[in-house]
Amino acid sequence: MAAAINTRFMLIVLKNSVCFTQRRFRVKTKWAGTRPKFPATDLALQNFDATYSIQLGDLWPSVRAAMLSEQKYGALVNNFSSTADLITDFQSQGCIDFTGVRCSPGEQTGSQTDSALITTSKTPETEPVRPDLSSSINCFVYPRGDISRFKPARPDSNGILGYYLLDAASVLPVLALDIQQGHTALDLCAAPGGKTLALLQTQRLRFLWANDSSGSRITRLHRMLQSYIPKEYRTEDRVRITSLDGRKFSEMEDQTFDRVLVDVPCTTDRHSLMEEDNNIFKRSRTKERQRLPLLQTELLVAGIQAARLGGEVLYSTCSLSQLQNEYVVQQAVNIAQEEFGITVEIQDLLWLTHHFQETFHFAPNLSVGELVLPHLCANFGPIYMCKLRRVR
Ligand SMILES: C[S@@+](CC[C@H](N)C(=O)[O-])C[C@H]1O[C@@H](n2cnc3c(N)ncnc32)[C@H](O)[C@@H]1O
Repeated sequence: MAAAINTRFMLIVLKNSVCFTQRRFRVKTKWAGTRPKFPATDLALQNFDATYSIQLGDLWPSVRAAMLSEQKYGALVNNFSSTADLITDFQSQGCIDFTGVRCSPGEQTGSQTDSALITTSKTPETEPVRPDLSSSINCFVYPRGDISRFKPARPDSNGILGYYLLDAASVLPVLALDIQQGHTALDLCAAPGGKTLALLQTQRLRFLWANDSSGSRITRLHRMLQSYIPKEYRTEDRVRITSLDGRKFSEMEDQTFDRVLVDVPCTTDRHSLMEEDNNIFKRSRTKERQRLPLLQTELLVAGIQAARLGGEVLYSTCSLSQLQNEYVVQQAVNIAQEEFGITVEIQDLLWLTHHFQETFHFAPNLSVGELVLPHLCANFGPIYMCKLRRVR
């Protein structure tokens, strides 16, 4: 069995490297006349080679190979559809619910179960804080080294889709937020809505405000919610959707939330290596790219302001960049303190890395937050996340 997986894995790696070579070759032959002189994907790779080889050192060649290979997806189960057959089907294909706690369809778990607590030989000396993962968020993945693809989701008899495909690592920021019964939450940069949907899967939120400054992306979010959430669960008093500049959120609304997700625009590293369309490394977008850390800091400060005292904020990106990750968090914490007199504490996410180390590769020794590193055997991420708690 293990040998078969290994052989299959080697074939997949070879196929991927051939695919990548072919991709570049095809682009050259087919589009020779119209191909940009400096493809943004090449500019992105040059930039990453220069910065990430220093930042990640010996880890960079392996992360680089993974990011240039086919990404792995997860299937986020939609608890608002009939999922019984679906789960049996995933299990028969050898898929694993990586969250480790799975509910029966429609069931809401009330307390933490022991299955949420995996102990392995890598257990740290001090037991990490126990997470509450009994939140009905269930996401299936193919096992390590298996890059089979999920089929597109099909609607159930009520027209509701059974699962949503996304980078499985992007469920982690939502799990880290630890949504509790009756909470209110703000998703400041929500579109196209993968994490909004994961937040709703908890079935614990009293109110969710999903915002995104982009009108066209908010339209996508609306469409997604229509396909996944029955009407009665997305009434205005439960789910509010706006298209506002998140930086101005605190000026516009006298609202505070138990939980705030700040999933900011970033260099979307994987996309930037693979797609010319909408690529932030295009020369015409240089200034926009350089301004990202400032925009990210402003959005995080706005998110901190929107949290109630004792409330928690989760900052996340899909970039490896220290400048967009740790530095932004440190800047925002300082600005919140110095300009607004708000004190936040950075929360330890050791429990999360410990719990999910069988599924994801985490970067070692970050100054603040945690980072999922892409790896050929588990090709998820990059996803950076850092959790903050407003204490004053
Ligand atoms: C990484 S994406 C969010 C992905 C989303 N959370 C999900 O899981 O599907 C970042 C989003 O930030 C939005 N954005 C950019 N600038 C913004 C701003 N000033 N205020 C609010 N949203 C903004 C973009 O339109 C984009 O949809």
